[in-house]
Amino acid sequence: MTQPKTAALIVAAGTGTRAGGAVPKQYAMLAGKPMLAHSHAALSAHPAIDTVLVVIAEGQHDALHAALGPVPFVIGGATRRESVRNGLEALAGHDRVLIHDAARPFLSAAVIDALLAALDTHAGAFPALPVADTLVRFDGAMGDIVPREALYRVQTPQAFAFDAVLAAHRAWPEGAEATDDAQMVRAGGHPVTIVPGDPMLEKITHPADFAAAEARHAASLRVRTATGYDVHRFAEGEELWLGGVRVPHSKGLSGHSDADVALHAITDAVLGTIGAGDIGMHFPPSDPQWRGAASARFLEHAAGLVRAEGGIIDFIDVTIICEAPKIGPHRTAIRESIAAILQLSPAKVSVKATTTERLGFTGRGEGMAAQAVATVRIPEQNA
Ligand SMILES: Nc1ccn([C@@H]2O[C@H](COP(=O)(O)OP(=O)(O)OP(=O)(O)O)[C@@H](O)[C@H]2O)c(=O)n1
Ligand SMILES: C[C@](O)(CO)[C@H](O)COP(=O)(O)O
Repeated sequence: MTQPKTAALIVAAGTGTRAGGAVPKQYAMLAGKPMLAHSHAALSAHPAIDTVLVVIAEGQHDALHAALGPVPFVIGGATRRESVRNGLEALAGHDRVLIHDAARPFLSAAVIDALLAALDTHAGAFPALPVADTLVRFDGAMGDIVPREALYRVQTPQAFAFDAVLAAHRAWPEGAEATDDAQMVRAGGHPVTIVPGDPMLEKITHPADFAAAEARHAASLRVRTATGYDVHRFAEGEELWLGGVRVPHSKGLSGHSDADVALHAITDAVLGTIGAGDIGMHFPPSDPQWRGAASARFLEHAAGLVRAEGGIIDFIDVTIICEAPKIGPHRTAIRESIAAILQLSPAKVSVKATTTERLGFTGRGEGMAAQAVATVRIPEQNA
């Protein structure tokens, strides 16, 4: 059986008036990256999703590019409904679509899985949270209590059979508004169901919601640590690079790249925190493009992978193992260099050195070794 072709549509064409701020809220920084980048990463990483399309407003191209780089987009309309319609029209040929608010940044793979599973039996599904408070009518004076038993708060993404939601949008009377797409699909006569909502998916609407979202995000992070180890052989006529710093010495280290043993150990430790294999997997020694490469590039790549998972690098500890040269005079420069590569404060990097008391290959001066420990915090769904 062929897999259904699945698209994700992120609506990001609003002005974010209620949230205020210098830029529309979906481009404001949240938990280390523009708000839109969080849900875009979650949807792009999901194995069942083939296409991710963003709907932006006229004039938001630069903000989109700064947030996500070159990604497919279309221009939205004056209302959320019009923005969704424009996106759907551009996605013809898909079987299923998830429609998501950029204003709900923290989307888990579990919610996406539940929505796609619900589409096996329904034309539409959305995450919803039960109402926890007493509900009352108030119109200047207290009115009746509203029974809350069957009331839910509606979230996104909303998942649909593609033809059903496109037909619902095309049939919707111009001028009539609908706050979400599920009500339109239901009005088209299709069964729509709910899956368990997620407090992490709360919508950012008002200025205070940013601080609440930051706190939810911080509380959801889990600590991961991993180690890295590397060895390179000394060779005459090579430069010695340690932690991205050129260290004067009678010999350098040989290797396919610049043989920066410290950065290689740190790169492996950082990759290890997200189970992303090792440096050789990402930059194979058999590939000529890495010959003589500056190892900062490898570490930047590893750090980018952690950030793409919503992770934060908390601390790096590296020990350089050699008889000579003395690392002490270069320690500060190496620490600052590693911190700059990782975009961290130097206080989050520790550089240590030891000899092996003239024992072993490092003791005989045949080569150098480095070992590193990386500590990161990553979102619970990836932990
Ligand atoms: N014309 C519009 C209006 C809204 N949206 C998107 O729809 C989602 C939900 O809308 P809301 O949170 O109300 O955002 P804004 O319309 O931007 O907020 P405000 O009403 O405060 O201006 C957001 O991701 C928003 O960018 C959209 O794509 N096109
Ligand atoms: C679609 C939605 O997120 C469901 O709760 C919500 O209705 C969109 O926000 P708006 O303020 O109604 O535009």
